[in-house]
Amino acid sequence: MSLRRLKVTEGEPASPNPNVDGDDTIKAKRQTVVLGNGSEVVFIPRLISFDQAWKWFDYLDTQIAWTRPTIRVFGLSCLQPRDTCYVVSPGLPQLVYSGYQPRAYSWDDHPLLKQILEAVHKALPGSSFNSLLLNRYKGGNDYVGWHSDDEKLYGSTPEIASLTLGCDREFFLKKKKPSKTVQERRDEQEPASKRIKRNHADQHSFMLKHGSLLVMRGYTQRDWMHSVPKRSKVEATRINLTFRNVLEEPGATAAK
Ligand SMILES: O=C(O)CCC(=O)C(=O)O
Ligand SMILES: [Fe+2]
Repeated sequence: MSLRRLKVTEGEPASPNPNVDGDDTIKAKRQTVVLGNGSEVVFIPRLISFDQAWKWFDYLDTQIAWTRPTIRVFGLSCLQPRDTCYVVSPGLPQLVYSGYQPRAYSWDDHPLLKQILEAVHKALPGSSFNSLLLNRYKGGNDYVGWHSDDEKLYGSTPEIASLTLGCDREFFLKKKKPSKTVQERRDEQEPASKRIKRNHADQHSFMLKHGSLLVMRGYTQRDWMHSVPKRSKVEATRINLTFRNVLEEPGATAAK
């Protein structure tokens, strides 16, 4: 069997890769998953080229001031099961979650983060983010449990764009249990043989690969929860960057 090789002639300019857009991003295929009732997820499995994504990973792994804070869950203090760091534009309300107020770093502390933000803005025309919560999962024991990012400072329909660098991890979405609708209560009164099957998917999973971007939109934080569960066989590190937009406090003047 003969192997076909690409012939590269010395001195000739490398032919531009039609799939690469600028330095960092790939003109990537995207999938939109309509979750219903005004919620949707957009998934771009390969936004950032493989090599670029590893360069970013190496920088962030070594240069970010990672911390593993103590948080409160169901009234108990525990160590957050992943490292974190928070970056936000000046003059915006403080983020507090699980009883923890992260120290707010500036975008100027890491010019690379501004470059990554630019790549994300370019991939999502019309979207705008001013804060970034970074997570570092140092192996399969690190995780994020079921939650929604429904803090008031993001408003009622926050958009959250989540970039993965490093090890692949599974990401799950599950619908919050609504109080039963009138129709559902009626359905329950029907004998089983007459019940209409309403088959709305209320769980979704995505394999978040190196260089991928997952975007949650609309009412996803109000109506759905998400998680990255433990995986006993995973040993490698994953870095995740979640870009969010913090709303200004009403009456506050924007810092220029
Ligand atoms: O690591 C991820 O993909 C998700 C992180 C997340 O949900 C969060 O930081 O709120
Ligand atoms: Fe989240």
